Order: sequence, then C-alpha cells, then structure tokens
Amino acid sequence: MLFHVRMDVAIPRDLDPEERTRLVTTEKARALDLQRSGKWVHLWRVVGAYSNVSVFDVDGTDELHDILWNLPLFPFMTITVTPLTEHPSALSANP
Ligand SMILES: O=C(O)C[C@H]1C=CC(=O)O1
Repeated sequence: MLFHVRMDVAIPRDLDPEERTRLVTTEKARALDLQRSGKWVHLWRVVGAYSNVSVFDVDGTDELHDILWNLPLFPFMTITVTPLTEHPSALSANP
C-alpha cells in the first residue's frame, strides 16, 4: 500500500546541540536504510520549511505506524498520513 506522508519537524531550540546532532545523524541513517529497502520510495524537502513530503510503500497501516513511531525524530515531528490509490486516469491504469 502507498501512503503520502508529510513530516513537519520542530526540534526545540534549547535541545542540547550534541543530542540534536545525534538525532539528525541517526534519522538520516534510518531514512537511507528505509529508502534502500524500498519502503520509503520518495523523500522531498518542502521548500522554505523544515518539512518533508514522502511516499511509503508498505504492507499496511501497522507497518507504516511502526516505521514512523520508531524514527529518531518522531518525538519532534507532526505527521500527516494520506492513504493513496491508483487514479483511474493515470498512465499506469491505462496501458
Ligand atoms: O529532515 C527531515 O525532513 C526529517 C527527517 C526525514 C528524513 C531525515 O533524514 O530527517
């Protein structure tokens, strides 16, 4: 199943700088692993914001929840999930 996910990040300004670096570094490693696994198929920065829009290809809501819940920056993100289905006018639906 495909899901559009928006993540808005708000790391507290007073967070210890070393902890901030550790979280961002581990988040990046996790994001790269998930992209290599094929679960995190698109990752785009939203221009002008500490936000991303992403597309995940996972078995279902439980797997997506588990992935998002375990992201290192999860405590500092507001996440909006939109399930996707094929559009009937998409080229992929009209070979
Ligand atoms: O920077 C972000 O948008 C938050 C998060 C998503 C991937 C990553 O490396 O950090």
